[in-house]
Amino acid sequence: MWRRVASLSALISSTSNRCFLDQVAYRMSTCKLFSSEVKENPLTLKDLFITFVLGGPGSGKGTQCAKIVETFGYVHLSAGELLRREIASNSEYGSMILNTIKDGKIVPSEMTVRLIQKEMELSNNHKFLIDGFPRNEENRIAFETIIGADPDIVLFFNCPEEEMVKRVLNRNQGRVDDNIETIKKRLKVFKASNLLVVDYYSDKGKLFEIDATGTEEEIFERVRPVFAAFQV
Ligand SMILES: Nc1ncnc2c1ncn2[C@@H]1O[C@H](COP(=O)(O)OP(=O)(O)O)[C@@H](O)[C@H]1O
Ligand SMILES: Nc1ccn([C@H]2C[C@H](O)[C@@H](COP(=O)(O)OP(=O)(O)O)O2)c(=O)n1
Ligand SMILES: [Mg+2]
Repeated sequence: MWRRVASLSALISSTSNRCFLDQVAYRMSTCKLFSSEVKENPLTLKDLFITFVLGGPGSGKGTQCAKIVETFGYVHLSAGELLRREIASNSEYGSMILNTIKDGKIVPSEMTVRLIQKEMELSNNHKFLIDGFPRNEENRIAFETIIGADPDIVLFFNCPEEEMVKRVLNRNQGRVDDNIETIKKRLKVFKASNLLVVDYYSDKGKLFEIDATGTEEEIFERVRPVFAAFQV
C-alpha cells in the first residue's frame, strides 16, 4: 500500500497526467485487489511473482508464454486476448476497443489494467505472465498505480521487423489487425512507445532480452534458464 501512495503522489505533481490521475484515484478508492477485504483470496501483493512479456507484434510472445505455462506453471494473461474477449462479449466499450486495435493504437490504460486486475483476482495462482503489457508509459504507470505492484522480471523478445511482419501475415487466426496496413502502424507505435518501457526496465536491472529468431524450441531454450533461476 505504501508503494501505491508514494507513486501516486509523484504522479500528482505532473499536471499533464491530472485527468488520467482523477480516473486512477477513483479506481484506487474502489480497488479491492489483494486488500484485506478480499477474504476468500489469501494472496497478498508480496506473494506475487509478476513477469511482463514484451516484444513487437509477431515476435512470439504468445507462443513462448504457452511453453512457460506448460513447463513452469504460470498463469498467462494476454492483454490483447483480454481486449478481444471484451469486444466479443458485446461490452459497451467493444467498438472503441475494436477501432483502436484496427488502427494499430493502444487502448486507454485503465481499461486494460481493469481487465488484468479482474483475472488476477480470480486466480489462485501467484505467478503471472502478463503478455503484451505494458505497451507504453501510460500502461506502465497505470499498472503500478492501480495494482500497486511492479514486475519482478521483464522478458523482451527481440525480433527483426521483417520476421515479425512475416509471422503476423502468416498467423491465420482471423485477427482484424493481422494485415499489412495495421502491422505497419503497430510497428511505428512499438518503436515510439514500447521501446521506452523496455529501456525503463533495463535501467532497473529487471530486463531479460531474448533473441527471438530461430525455431520456437530454440527460443524456448533461451527462455528456460530465466525461469529456472526464479523457482518461486
Ligand atoms: N520461432 C518462430 N518461428 C516461426 N514462426 C513462429 C515462431 N514463433 C511463433 N511463430 C508464429 O508466428 C506467429 C506470431 O506468434 P505469436 O506467438 O502470436 O506472437 P506475438 O504474441 O508476439 O504477436 C504465430 O502464427 C506463431 O505460430
Ligand atoms: N497493453 C495492450 C495490449 C494490447 N492492446 C491492443 C492493441 C494491440 O495492437 C492489440 C493486440 O495485442 P496483442 O498483444 O494481442 O498483439 P500481438 O500478440 O503482439 O500481435 O491489442 C492494447 O491496446 N494495449
Ligand atoms: Mg500475442
